[in-house]
Amino acid sequence: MTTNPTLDDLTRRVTADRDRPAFGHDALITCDRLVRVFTADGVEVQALQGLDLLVREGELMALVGASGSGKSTLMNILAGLDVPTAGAARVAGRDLLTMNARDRLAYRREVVGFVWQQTARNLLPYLTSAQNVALPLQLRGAKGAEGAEGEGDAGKGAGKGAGRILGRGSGGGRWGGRAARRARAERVMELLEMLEVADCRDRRPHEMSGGQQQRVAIAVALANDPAVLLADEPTGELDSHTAEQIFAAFRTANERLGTTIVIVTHDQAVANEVRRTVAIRDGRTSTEVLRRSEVDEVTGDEKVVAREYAMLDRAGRLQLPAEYTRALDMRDRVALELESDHIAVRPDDSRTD
Ligand SMILES: Nc1ncnc2c1ncn2[C@@H]1O[C@H](COP(=O)(O)OP(=O)(O)OP(=O)(O)O)[C@@H](O)[C@H]1O
Repeated sequence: MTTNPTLDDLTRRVTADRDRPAFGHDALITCDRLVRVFTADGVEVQALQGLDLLVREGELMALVGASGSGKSTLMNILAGLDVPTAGAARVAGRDLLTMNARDRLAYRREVVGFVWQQTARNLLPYLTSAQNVALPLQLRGAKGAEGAEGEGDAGKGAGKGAGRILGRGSGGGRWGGRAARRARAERVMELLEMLEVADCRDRRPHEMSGGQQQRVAIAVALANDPAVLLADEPTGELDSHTAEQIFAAFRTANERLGTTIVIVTHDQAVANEVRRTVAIRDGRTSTEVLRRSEVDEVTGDEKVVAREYAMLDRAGRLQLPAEYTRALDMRDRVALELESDHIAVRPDDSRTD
C-alpha cells in the first residue's frame, strides 16, 4: 500500500539524495559496479558483471562462490595484478583503474599483501624463512633510502596504532638507513614469533610443512604492514587441522595488527569462523551471511547467530537465492507488493500455464 508523495516530500528526497555521501566513502575497499570482461578466442567472458563490495577497515571477511563465479578475478584486481574493464575500485585511497605502472608497483609492495593457495608461489625456494620475510623490507628500504616514500598513504593505517608491532611510525627510510639491518632482523623475528614459526627461521621452504610455509607466507605478506591482506584459498592444499591453524594465524594478524583481511575460500569451516561471509554468484555479490554472538537468555551460554542477507544494488536489483525461487517455481516474472515494513515477492499469479 502506497500514498502519493507531496511536492514537499519529493523536494526533501531530492535534497537528501544530493547530500548523501558517495558510495563507499568510509570503506577501506570499495568495488562499485565492477566489470571485467575477458576475450578468449573471440569469445567474451564476463567474469565480473557489476560487482559491488564494501569492506571496512579492520574487517576479517570471507568470499565464497562456485567455481568460475569470479572470485580470483576480483582478488587479482584488488591485488593490483589485473585491471577492471569498467566500474570503480578503490583500496586505501588508491584508485585501481587509474594507477600508472609505478603506482601499481608501489601499491603491490606497500598497500596490499597476498597469500596464494600454492605454497610454492608465496616463498622463494632458495631463501630461508627469515630471508623471505626480510625481502619486502629490503625492497621497501631501498626505495625509502631514495627518499621516495613516507607517511601519508591515503586511508592507510588509520586507527591501527594500538597493539601493533613495529609499525610504520618512523617512515619509509627506516628500512634503508644505517640501523636498517638490525631493525629489519627485529621485525622479521617478531613476525615469525607472532605466527609461531620462529623455529623455522633458518629453513628453506622445502624443509618445512605446508602449514609452516603458509605461516611464513603470511609473515612475508605482513612484512610491510599492508593496509589489506588478500588470501586466495590459503588453506586449499592443507588438511583440515592445519587449515584451522592457518586460519588462527590470520585471526591473530587481524586482532594484533588491525590488518583488514579478505580470504577467498571453499572451506566452509573457515567461512563459518568469520563474522561476515560474502557470496559471489555469476560475477556479482549475491548474498551475505553476518554472524554475531548472543547470550542465550535461558542458559546464559554465548552462541553465534548467523543470518543471511541478499544484496540490493544501487539500481534496486536483488538476486534471490536459487533454492527459494525454485521452491516456489518463480521464474521470469514475479508479483511485488509494498507493505509497511517489507516487500512481498510472490509467484506470477497472471500465469495460465
Ligand atoms: N584470463 C582469462 N581469460 C579468459 N577467461 C577468464 C580468464 N580468467 C578468468 N576467466 C573466466 O572468468 C570466469 C571467472 O573466473 P575466476 O577464476 O575469477 O573464478 P573463480 O570463482 O575464482 O573460480 P575457482 O573457484 O574455480 O578458482 C570464468 O568463467 C573463467 O573461465
